[in-house]
Amino acid sequence: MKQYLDLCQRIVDEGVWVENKRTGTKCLTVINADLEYDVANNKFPLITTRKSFYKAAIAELLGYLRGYDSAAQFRDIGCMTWNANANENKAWLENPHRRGEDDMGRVYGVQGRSWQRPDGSHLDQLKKVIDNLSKGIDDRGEIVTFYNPGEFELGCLRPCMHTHTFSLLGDTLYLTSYQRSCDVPLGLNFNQIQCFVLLALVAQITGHKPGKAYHKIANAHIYENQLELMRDVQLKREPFASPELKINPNIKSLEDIESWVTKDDFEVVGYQCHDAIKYPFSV
Ligand SMILES: Nc1nc(=O)c2c([nH]1)NC[C@@H]1CN(c3ccc(C(=O)N[C@@H](CCC(=O)O)C(=O)O)cc3)CN21
Ligand SMILES: O=c1ccn([C@H]2C[C@H](O)[C@@H](COP(=O)(O)O)O2)c(=O)[nH]1
Repeated sequence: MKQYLDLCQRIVDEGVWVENKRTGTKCLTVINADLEYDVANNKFPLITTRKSFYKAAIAELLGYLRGYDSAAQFRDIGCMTWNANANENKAWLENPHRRGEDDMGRVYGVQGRSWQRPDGSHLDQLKKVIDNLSKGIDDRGEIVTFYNPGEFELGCLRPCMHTHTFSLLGDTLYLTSYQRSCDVPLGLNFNQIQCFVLLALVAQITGHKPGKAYHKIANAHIYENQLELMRDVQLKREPFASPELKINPNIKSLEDIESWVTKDDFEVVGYQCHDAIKYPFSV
């Protein structure tokens, strides 16, 4: 929690205003943030200075791991976060590749599970990584990347947390995740949870101990219309201790994640938090 608050404070103190053409809302911005999460000791990095809707963040991650491409699929598993980008952004609504209501296009999980090769066949990046890690193999390229510049125009948004590298040291699994652009009040609340859960879950299904998750952010920002709430409300609150995360131990494979796992297979124990804060969302 301290590293999150330090980043928020750093943006307030040292941030530079940057215009943003896509949303029309300028952002107070810093470059480079390095966060880390102690998955080994189950210190779940949940924001405590406001109520975090962590189940939606976990559902969003499950949707990515399943390769979802529609906001309707995300809604069905308890995550509303893609409604606006799929249905309200002018540039995407006018894009001839958009296949109607709720279509997100070739974003995130589509790239992770079904990267198109030049010959038209598809590569399942996630399955390759899980298969290798399950056999104790780390080929120094256990990478799942959603970042496919050749297909940006086929999706509603370029992926933000776009690349996940898994590493094995003995029987301990590590994760390094890269994020190009981070909405610190809204997105980071979700992204911290997702880094932690991704490592915990992949360690569980591949039979390793989880170590640390390293989260590297290039552009970290607070939108102009979020600044007052962050500076004058959230940053004035005292944080509580981190809660723990319990994952259903019956989750044993990628097939389980694809077929029956839901957000309710994840339970947070000991979550004490301040009141919710509703931050504005820029589409
Ligand atoms: N401007 C912007 N910021 C983002 O963080 C973001 C995007 N766009 N577009 C793609 C995804 C969607 N994300 C989102 C979208 C909405 C919430 C949100 O409204 N969160 C609320 C409550 C969520 C709930 O009730 O389930 C929150 O208070 O955290 C969070 C992340 C993260 N990403
Ligand atoms: O997981 C996510 C997804 C998105 N965001 C934020 C970061 C930016 O504020 C917007 C994306 O805008 P771009 O113009 O494409 O950079 O969404 C996030 O923080 N986390």
